[in-house]
Amino acid sequence: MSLEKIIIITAPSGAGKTTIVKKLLAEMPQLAFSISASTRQPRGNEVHGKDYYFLSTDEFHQKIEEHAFAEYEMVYAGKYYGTLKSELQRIWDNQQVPLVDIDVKGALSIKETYHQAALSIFIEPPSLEALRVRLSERGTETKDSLEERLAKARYELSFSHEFDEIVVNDELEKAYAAVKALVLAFIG
Ligand SMILES: Nc1ncnc2c1ncn2[C@@H]1O[C@H](COP(=O)(O)OP(=O)(O)OP(=O)(O)O)[C@@H](O)[C@H]1O
Ligand SMILES: Nc1nc2c(ncn2[C@@H]2O[C@H](COP(=O)(O)O)[C@@H](O)[C@H]2O)c(=O)[nH]1
Repeated sequence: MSLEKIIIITAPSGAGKTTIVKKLLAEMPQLAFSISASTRQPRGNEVHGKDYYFLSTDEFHQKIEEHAFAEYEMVYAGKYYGTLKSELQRIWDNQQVPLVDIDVKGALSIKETYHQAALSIFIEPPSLEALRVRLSERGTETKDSLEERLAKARYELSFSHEFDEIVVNDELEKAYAAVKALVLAFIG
């Protein structure tokens, strides 16, 4: 039986993975965004069932007990994030390849599970200073949450070599072209 393919995009917060993922999804109908479950609050225009499945902590715990997650982590400030097995299956049933945009620990875990059928790409920022500027300019973080994300980024960067490919996101268009070429080669 051939294994279903999966593409894992990971990076420290602010490196630009979501920006790259959105560009891929806009150009490649063979791919579908794997919508994660999360217990964090929706931001701005975020929509339940499109950006995330926003769950209460009790609902998330229930799904942990049901073994509903392919992976899950408490990523920031006591907030859970997880990839639902049912979400991956929904995408495979639709004859598409899931694009999973998740944190580094979750990515290592899902890569372990699906390793024969996975392409994993680590998006590396040009520097920690660039991360700080990007997160500040994105305007989504408080002073504390920005420092939390930067502290975690220092640790996460040490795992870059665990992934199949590393793409430095300095100039966005160059990084996007590199990721797109890897994805096209993988999905054939
Ligand atoms: N190459 C780049 N140069 C400058 N700014 C960039 C570049 N790539 C992305 N950005 C900007 O940096 C900010 C962070 O990008 P993005 O939200 O895609 O990061 P992320 O890795 O998905 O973060 P998170 O894990 O927090 O969701 C955004 O405002 C985005 O527009
Ligand atoms: N381990 C997982 N990490 C996930 C998942 N979905 C998203 N994420 C990562 O969480 C952080 C924060 O996201 P934000 O939307 O609050 O900025 C970011 O690194 C995401 O990639 C998941 O299902 N599992």
